[in-house]
Order: sequence, then structure tokens, then C-alpha cells
Amino acid sequence: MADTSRIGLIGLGTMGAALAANIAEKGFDIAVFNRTTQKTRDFAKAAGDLAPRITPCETLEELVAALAPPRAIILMVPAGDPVDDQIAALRPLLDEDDLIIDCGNANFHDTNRRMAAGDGPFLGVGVSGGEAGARHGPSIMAGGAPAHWDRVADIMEAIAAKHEGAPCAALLGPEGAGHFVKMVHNGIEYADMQMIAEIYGLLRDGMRLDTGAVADLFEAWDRGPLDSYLIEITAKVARATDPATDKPLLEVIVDAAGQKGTGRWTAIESQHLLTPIPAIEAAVVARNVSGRRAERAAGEALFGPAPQPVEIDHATLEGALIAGKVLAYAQGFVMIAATCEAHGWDVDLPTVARIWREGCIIRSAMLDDMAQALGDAPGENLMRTPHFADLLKRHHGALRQVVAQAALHGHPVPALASGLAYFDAMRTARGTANMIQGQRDFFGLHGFEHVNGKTGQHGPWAG
Ligand SMILES: NC(=O)C1=CN([C@@H]2O[C@H](COP(=O)(O)OP(=O)(O)OC[C@H]3O[C@@H](n4cnc5c(N)ncnc54)[C@H](OP(=O)(O)O)[C@@H]3O)[C@@H](O)[C@H]2O)C=CC1
Ligand SMILES: O=C(CO)[C@H](O)[C@H](O)COP(=O)(O)O
Repeated sequence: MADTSRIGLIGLGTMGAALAANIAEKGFDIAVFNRTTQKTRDFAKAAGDLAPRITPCETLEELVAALAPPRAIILMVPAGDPVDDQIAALRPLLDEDDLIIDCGNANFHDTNRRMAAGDGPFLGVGVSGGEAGARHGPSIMAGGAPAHWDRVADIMEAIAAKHEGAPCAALLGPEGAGHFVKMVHNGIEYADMQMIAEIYGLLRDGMRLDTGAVADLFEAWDRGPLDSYLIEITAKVARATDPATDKPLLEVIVDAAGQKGTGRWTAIESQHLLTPIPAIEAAVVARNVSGRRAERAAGEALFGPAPQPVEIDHATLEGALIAGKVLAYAQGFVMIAATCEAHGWDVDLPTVARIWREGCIIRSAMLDDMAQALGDAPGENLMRTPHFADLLKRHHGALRQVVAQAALHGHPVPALASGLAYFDAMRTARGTANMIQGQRDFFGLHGFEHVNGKTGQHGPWAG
């Protein structure tokens, strides 16, 4: 096998196959390998015009031999042990300057560990956009050493989505910075999806809209300030029919959401950092609750169904989603900033907003303004930047209406409610934690700070 391919890829699943075809289409010779050989053969057979650029390999040795040194090999396999196992199998076959690029949804702590191991050049690269994005232009969030990124930047930029001609791909920082940003991207994705699902619930159970009317509404919203990929596909999902039953597809999909870990990791990490991201956390919790189907049914049998009819005008629902979305993104950006500080990384938030503008699942027209706002006010919470503060001033009333009406009529809207609670808490100069400090001191003599500035103070119960 001639060592002529520019790059290798392991893992021809949903994402790997699409990414490999994208790479070949952009003119780079690629060698591919998959654990199950038949998949490699099927991929090569289906390659059509791209076949001359693709070298299918049936062993790792063949893959390594097919690559021009210094080699670069993408891993597109499930996060966790499969990545470690694949690295362990590959490294002995590679030269010491050959580069392994993990393009899966790795936990960034694992990426930090793999880089620190010093077994050879390594990049941790988050890829977003699902199968279609991987095939035609994803958003690419990389972490690692600039010298390693430079070796494959031309490929990554060629295959990435473009926004106004600029590639949605960037080296965001050292170590696991790319996988960290992808993780927070997914956390925002969870919140965005959950808020949309909550509004869908109000339309379905509160206002008795059929799926066609739901689709019409989301299509209309996609032409306004909410213009985004998730709103667009929400309309398409609502419009779809189940071929087996001819019913609306949404009626035959079980109401229990799956999850692969990135949302949960975001929530866990935020707790370690003491950085509040309640809308994202609420969305993770909502997925966990969704899985408790038998318990929910038992609750309904005991207490009666919660959701009651409610009338909320469409403009108010739209305004609530606008405010909720801004607050979810604001929480995600604050979390990225906090982590950068903790790890000594210097991830540029406007760059993150720009490379999310196209290709990724949370792409949204609002990200243009977010990139601008974060650039104009470095270090500021997005919710206090002039443009988004103005949006929140205009729409927090709608969010409040929706959360209040939902609560009064028994509709669970945890992400919207958490977004609102965050907004209210972050605009309340005098909070209520003085009571908590008093209680802590009462039962544990933990001490409190006096308003006169003296710390380590105690109440009259001490001593
Ligand atoms: N699907 C999506 O929308 C997105 C997924 N990702 C991430 O991309 C990665 C791949 O996801 P996706 O393509 O959806 O997954 P798929 O399940 O479609 O494919 C997984 C691939 O990994 C291979 N594989 C699985 N386990 C092992 C193992 N232990 N050792 C070697 N190879 C293995 C499979 O090979 P085999 O054929 O032998 O089973 C298959 O080729 C994941 O980290 C995922 O989180 C990132 C962005 C979006
Ligand atoms: O990374 C992605 C999108 O950006 C993947 O589709 C991921 O699987 C989504 O997360 P989950 O499966 O937990 O919903």
C-alpha cells in the first residue's frame, strides 16, 4: 500500500463516514479503517466519484502504511474506553511525530490526560453538525498545540462550514480546550432543545394545537429573531408523518430523551467551577425525568394529570423563547470564561460565537450579535451587554408570563423557569444568602461577613 494518503480516519459510523466523504470531496486523499470490516467495504463501494481519493484499509497496519509521514489520523469512535483502546492499538505502529486527532465527543478531562501522557502528538477536536454537518460542513472546535493544529488546519478549514466565507473552525486553546467548548456547546444545545420542547408542550397540552399548527408556528418563528437550526428542525419534526401508522411522527415517538453524557458533564463541571448554569442543568434534569416513564404514569394516576388548558398568545411564547435562549447562551459563555480562568486557557469568546455561527447544532442568527457583543465587552456576561440587555428588557415579561401561566396550569417548564430565576437572581443586588449565612453560623459556627467588612463574625449564640 503506497504511503500517499494525506490523512487517515478510524470509525466509519454516522459521523466518521460523513467526515471522510467530506475530506475526500475537498480534494484530500484519505485512508479509512473501521473495526467491522464490512462497513469499510460498504463505504468504499458507495463512494462513487470520491472513490479515487479513498483508500479502504482492513487492518491498522494497512492504514498506517497508506499514510504519508508525518501521519495524521482522525478517531471518530465513541468517547471513553474506545478512544483509549484505539490509541493503545495505534501508537506502537506509529512514528513518534505522528498525530492522533480525537474528533469524537470526548470528556475534556480525558483529553487533558491523553495529552499529558506525552505518548505523541495529540489534538482534541469537537465536531458539531450531526451527520449532515459532518458531510457538508461542520463547526470545528480544536484544542492542542498550534504546531499540531497547523499540520491539519488546511483540511479542517476546507471541510468546515463557512460563515461569510470564513471557516467555522479554529484552534481555541491548549489541551482539552476544544473538547471543553464542544461540551458547553452541547450543554447549550440541551437547554435550547428543552425550552423548545416546553413551548411545544404548552401548545400541545395547553392550547390543543395539532402538529401541523405547531409546525406552522415554528416555521414562522424561524423567519424572525429565533431563526436557528433547532427551530427549523423543530418545524420539520412536527410536520413529519410516521410511515408505519400514517400518524404524525411526534405521536409515535416515546417521550423519553436519550443522552450520551456531554450535557451531564457540563452540569457537573459547572458545579466544580461554582459557575451557575441553571437553565442547562434544568435541561439535563428534564432528560432524566423524561426517562422515569413508569413513575410519571404513577404520579398521574395518583394526582390526576397536571397540564390544564391555557391560552397564551403566540407573540408571548416567541418572546419567552427569545429571552430563554439568550439566558442559556449567556450561561454557556460565562462557563467557558470561568473554565479558561481555572485552566489558564485563553479561549476567545467572540471566536467561539463566530465558529458556532454555521455548521453546528446551535447555529442561530443571534450568534452574529453575540460575537459582536462579546467582542465589544470582553469579560461581560452576555445578558448585560447592550444589545442583549435590550432584548431581555423587551422579552423578560413574556418569559415571566409563560412561566407563571405554565405554573398556574400545571405545565412543567423547568428550563424556562430556571432561565427566569437566573435572570431575576442576577439582577437582584440584595439577595437572601444573609439568612443562609446566619443559619450556617447558628448550627455550625461557620462565621459570616458583617456588612462593616469584618469577616469571621458570629451571632449571639456563639460561645
Ligand atoms: N451522531 C452525532 O450527531 C454526533 C456524534 N459525535 C461524536 O462522534 C463520535 C462517533 O459518533 P457516531 O458516528 O454518531 O457513532 P456511531 O455509533 O454511528 O459509530 C461509531 C463508530 O465507532 C466504531 N467503534 C465503536 N466502538 C469501538 C471500539 N471500541 N473500538 C473501535 N471502534 C469502535 C464503530 O465501529 P463498528 O462499525 O465496528 O461498530 C463505528 O464505526 C462519538 O464520540 C460521538 O459522541 C459528535 C458530534 C455529533
Ligand atoms: O454532539 C452532538 C450534537 O452536537 C451529538 O449529536 C450528541 O450525541 C448529542 O448529545 P446527546 O446524544 O446527549 O443528546
